[in-house]
Amino acid sequence: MSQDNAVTVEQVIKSFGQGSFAVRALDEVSLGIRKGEFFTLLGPSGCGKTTLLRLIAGFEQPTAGRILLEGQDVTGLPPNRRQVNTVFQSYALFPHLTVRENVGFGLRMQGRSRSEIAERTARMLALVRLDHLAERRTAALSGGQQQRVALARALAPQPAVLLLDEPLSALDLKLRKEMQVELKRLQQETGITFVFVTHDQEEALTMSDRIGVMSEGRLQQVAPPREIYTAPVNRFVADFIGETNFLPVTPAPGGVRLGCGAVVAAQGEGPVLCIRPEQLRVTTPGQAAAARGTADRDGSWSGAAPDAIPATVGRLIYFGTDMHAQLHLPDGATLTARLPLPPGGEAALAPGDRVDVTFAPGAARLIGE
Ligand SMILES: Nc1ncnc2c1ncn2[C@@H]1O[C@H](COP(=O)(O)OP(=O)(O)OP(=O)(O)O)[C@@H](O)[C@H]1O
Repeated sequence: MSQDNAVTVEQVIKSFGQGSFAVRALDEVSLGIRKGEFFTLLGPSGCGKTTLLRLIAGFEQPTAGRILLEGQDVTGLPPNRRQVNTVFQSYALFPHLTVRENVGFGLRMQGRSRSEIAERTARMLALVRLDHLAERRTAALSGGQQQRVALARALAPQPAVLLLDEPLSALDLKLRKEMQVELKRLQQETGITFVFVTHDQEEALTMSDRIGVMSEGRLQQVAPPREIYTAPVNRFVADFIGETNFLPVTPAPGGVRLGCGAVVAAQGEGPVLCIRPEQLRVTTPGQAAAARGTADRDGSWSGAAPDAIPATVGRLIYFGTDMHAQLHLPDGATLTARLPLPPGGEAALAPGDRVDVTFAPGAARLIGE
C-alpha cells in the first residue's frame, strides 16, 4: 500500500517544549499522499500544517511515529537525503545570482555535469516562462517572477515530492489567481507530487486533487474538494469551508424536527443540520406545497407544507449576480439563503415578507458537534 504513496505519515506526534510548556503541534496524524497528486493541507493558523510539512521535508523530527517516502522509512534522515524540495513563502532566492544561476543551484549541489545543468535549467526556465529573463539578477524581479524562479529552482533536481508552504501568500490577489493556474499547470506537466499548505479555502478548493483539513494538530477530513464541500464530516469542516447554516435538530418520524417545529428530511447522523445558503429555495407560502400537489389553502404560518420551513425575510444584501437573504424562523433561529437574481431584475422579496423555505432532498446533512 505505502509503495503506491509518495508520502506516508504514520501516527505522527510532534510536541515542542517540555512539561507544562509542551505544545502538541501534531496529535497522531496518519495520512497517505498518492503519487502525482496535488494534495493540500488546509487549516487555520496554528493548526499544525507547517509542522507537518517540515516533518516530511526533514527539517523537524517526529516525537513519535514514522514518515515514509515512496515506501521507504525516512524518519531520522536529514533533508538533503530525502527526495523532496520545499518552496517557501519568502522565496529564499540568492539576490546576487542571476535567474539562471538560481535555477541551476540545486543541480550544482548535486554535482551534475555542466551540460546537464545547462540543459535542465533551460527546460525549467521555459516551463515557468522566464527564458527571457535568464540573465537578470533576482533582486530586479517582481514578486510573481521571483516566485516562478523559486519554483523552477525547486523543480530542477526533479524531486519525488515538492512541498509548498503558503507560496502565494505574499502576492496580491490578481497575481495570486494567475499563479494558482500556473502552479496547477506545472504540477500537471511535471507529474511531480505537490503538497501545498494554505489557510485559504478557495485556493484549496480550486487547485487540489484532495484536501486534508486540519484543526488543532489533527486531520479532520481527507477527501476531494467536492466531497469536503458537500459532505463535511463535522462542524469544524463545514464551517471552515464556505458558508453554512447550522440548526439544532431532534429525531422525528420521516426526518428531523427543527426548533420551530418543521420536520425536514436530511442525510447523515447527528444533532446538527447543516445546509449551504445556495441550497435553500424561497417561495411565497403555499407555493412549495402546491408544486407537490398538496396545495395549501391560505398560505398562513400554520398552513406551511410539512417539509417547508416558515420564515420571515430579514436583511437583504446584494452581491451583483445574487443576493443573500436573512430568513428568521419562528423560534428565533436565522438562516442565510443565497438567491440568484434575474438578469437586470429586482429581487421579488422584501424585508418582512412571509415565505416558505425548502431545499432539495439530499441537500441537508446531519453532522456531529
Ligand atoms: N519551533 C517551535 N517551538 C514551539 N512551538 C512551535 C514551534 N513550531 C510550531 N510550534 C507550535 O505548534 C503549533 C502548530 O504550528 P504550525 O506552524 O505548524 O501551524 P500552521 O498551521 O502552519 O500555522 P500558520 O498558518 O500560522 O503558519 C502552534 O501552536 C505553534 O505555536
